[in-house]
Parts: sequence; C-alpha cells; structure tokens
Amino acid sequence: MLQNTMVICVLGRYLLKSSLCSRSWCRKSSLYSAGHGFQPEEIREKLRAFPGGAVDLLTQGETGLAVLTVNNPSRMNAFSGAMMVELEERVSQLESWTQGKGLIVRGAAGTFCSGSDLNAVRAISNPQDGMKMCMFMQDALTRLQRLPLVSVALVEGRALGGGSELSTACDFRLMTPDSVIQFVHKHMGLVPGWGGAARLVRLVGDRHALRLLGGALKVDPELGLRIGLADGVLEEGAPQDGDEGAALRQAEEWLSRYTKGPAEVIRAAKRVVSSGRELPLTEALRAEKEVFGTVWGGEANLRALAGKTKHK
Ligand SMILES: CC[C@H](C(=O)O)C(=O)SCCNC(=O)CCNC(=O)[C@H](O)C(C)(C)COP(=O)(O)OP(=O)(O)OC[C@H]1O[C@@H](n2cnc3c(N)ncnc32)[C@H](O)[C@@H]1OP(=O)(O)O
Repeated sequence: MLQNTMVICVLGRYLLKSSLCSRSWCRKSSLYSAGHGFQPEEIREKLRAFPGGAVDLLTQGETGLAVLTVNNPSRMNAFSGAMMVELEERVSQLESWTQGKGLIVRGAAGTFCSGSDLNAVRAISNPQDGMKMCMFMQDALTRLQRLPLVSVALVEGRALGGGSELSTACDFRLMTPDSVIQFVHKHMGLVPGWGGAARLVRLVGDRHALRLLGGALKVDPELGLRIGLADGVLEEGAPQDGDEGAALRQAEEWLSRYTKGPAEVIRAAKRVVSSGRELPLTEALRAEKEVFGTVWGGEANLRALAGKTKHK
C-alpha cells in the first residue's frame, strides 16, 4: 500500500517535472529509465534488424498541421521494427516543432495499421525482447499523446492489434464508414502492451474496455460513436472515386475547428487537458496555473483585450 502510494507520488512528480511543468513541456522525457531495464539505444538496434516500410512526417508551416503516415502497404501498414524506431524519431521531431497546433495520424493506401509486423513478432517472441519492445512503444506513444498538438487518428480500413492501440494515443478518432477498430490481442493470446488498455479504459470506461478486449469485438463507426471511442464519421465514397486524399482533407477540415487561432493558445489548451488527463487534481491544478501563466498577458490575450472582444 505504502509502496503503491510512493509510486503514485513519484509518477505525479515525474509528470509535473518532466513533460507537463512550464519550463520543460517540450523537453523529450522518457516513460522508463535504466532502472526499469530500459536501454533505448540497445532496443533501437534490435528493432532496426527488422526492416521494411516507413513512418512519414509532413509538417505544414502555414496551417500548423502535421500528417504522420504509417507506410507499409504491402503488409497493411504493419509496424516493422525499423518503423517503431522511426515512429519514435518522428515524435522527437514533433516535440521540437514549436509552431505546430494539430496532428493527423493515418495509414497509407486507405487502411490504418494492422499492428506489429508478425514476422518481427515471431522473431522476438521471448519475454525479454517482448518487454523491451513494450517499453519502447509505450514510451513513444505516451510522448505522442502528450505532444502539445491536438491529435486525431484518421481510421480508414482496419486498425488492428497495435494499430488499434496507436489510435488510442490520439486525442480524437475519426472513422470512415466501412472502417473497423479491433483489439485482436485476445486472438493472439495477448493483451495490449503499447499502452492501449490503459488509454482505452480512460476513453470508454472499464466495462466497455473489458468488452472490447475480452470479446475482441469489431468496433464499426456506429459502435465507436455509441461508446465514445469514435468522435466522428467521415462521408461515404471518396476512395472509390479514385480520390485517396479525400478522407485526409475531411480530417484536416474537421481538425481545423480546434486548431484555428494562435499556436501558443492552442498548445496551452492541449497542455491543460494533458495534465488534467494524467495528473491527480492537486498537481493538475498546479500544472494548469503554470500554463495559464504562459498565456496571461500574452500577445493573443492583449490583442483580445484591446479589441473589446464580444462572444455573440
Ligand atoms: C496483438 C498485438 C500485437 C502487438 O501489440 O504488438 C500486434 O499488433 S500483432 C499483429 C496483429 N495483427 C494481425 O494479426 C493482422 C493479421 N492479418 C490480418 O488479419 C489480415 O491480413 C488483414 C485483416 C489485416 C488484411 O486482410 P486482407 O484479406 O485484406 O489482406 P491480406 O490478408 O492478404 O494481407 C495483405 C498482406 O499483408 C500482410 N499482413 C497483414 N497484416 C500483417 C501483420 N500484422 N504483419 C505482417 N504481415 C501482415 C498479409 O500477410 C498479406 O501478405 P502476403 O504476403 O500477401 O501474405
């Protein structure tokens, strides 16, 4: 009991100091340390032995939106080891992108992501390597979720296994009409290990989470909306018309509602939500105070005051 309380206190302090407190939000901070057996360089080297695919990042300076594309279409965008390393590198890039406001995470060629590349999984199916991959991906996806960017997973086609977990690391999920999110882990004799279970419980509550994991249920857009896993359903038809970018454009338009305005204000909004999501109330309030201090009397605030803004 005492040990649990200490772990919670240490975690709270860690979040406040490392990624959520005012002076160091943008600093790269890891979820695990050497004390947990987390040796990132050793893990990267191991993962790079499983090549294939890419994780592409496109940042748009004018809009402040970035698009992260999981790109391995011949394997339904499964994550090779090299792609796991690339994902972490892209997250590092986004951590340093101070002008960013929004992020869309998608898969190439009309499908989201079919999880880990099973060829790599078979080769590292011993417990030691599994733990290393688990810590590495938890760390990368936790840092992705904590980015001061409003993020949305654009789910087309299938989001399976690790792909379903990736979708939960975004603030929102948009689904195309025929898409499916499925935590297939049970069928693989597994549970999520990329942080997907912990995030799923926070998104849909423990009972729905247990239904999705225990039943490996296929979540279509209707079910997704009903349980709060999906935040919107995109319009029918675009890819059949030979226009692969249509879903992306719809997602950009959807996201722009939440990213319109000065970067420092949008980023501050995401930061107070991140601290509220992760920290106990007292620490979240302190973190909120720190963020408030970064916008109070700031350029956007003074402009609004000078303009006698009315909210009609
Ligand atoms: C469980 C958690 C774990 C983790 O957390 O790390 C994982 O994520 S394990 C991976 C979980 N995902 C799967 O088990 C996916 C298995 N694949 C399928 O169910 C199907 O392939 C599907 C539904 C994704 C697509 O079916 P469809 O009929 O449309 O296409 P194909 O089956 O012909 O697939 C095309 C091609 O892609 C290869 N593929 C698909 N997914 C993976 C994957 N995860 N790893 C490696 N390769 C994958 C599939 O084998 C086909 O290749 P081919 O050479 O043509 O056989």
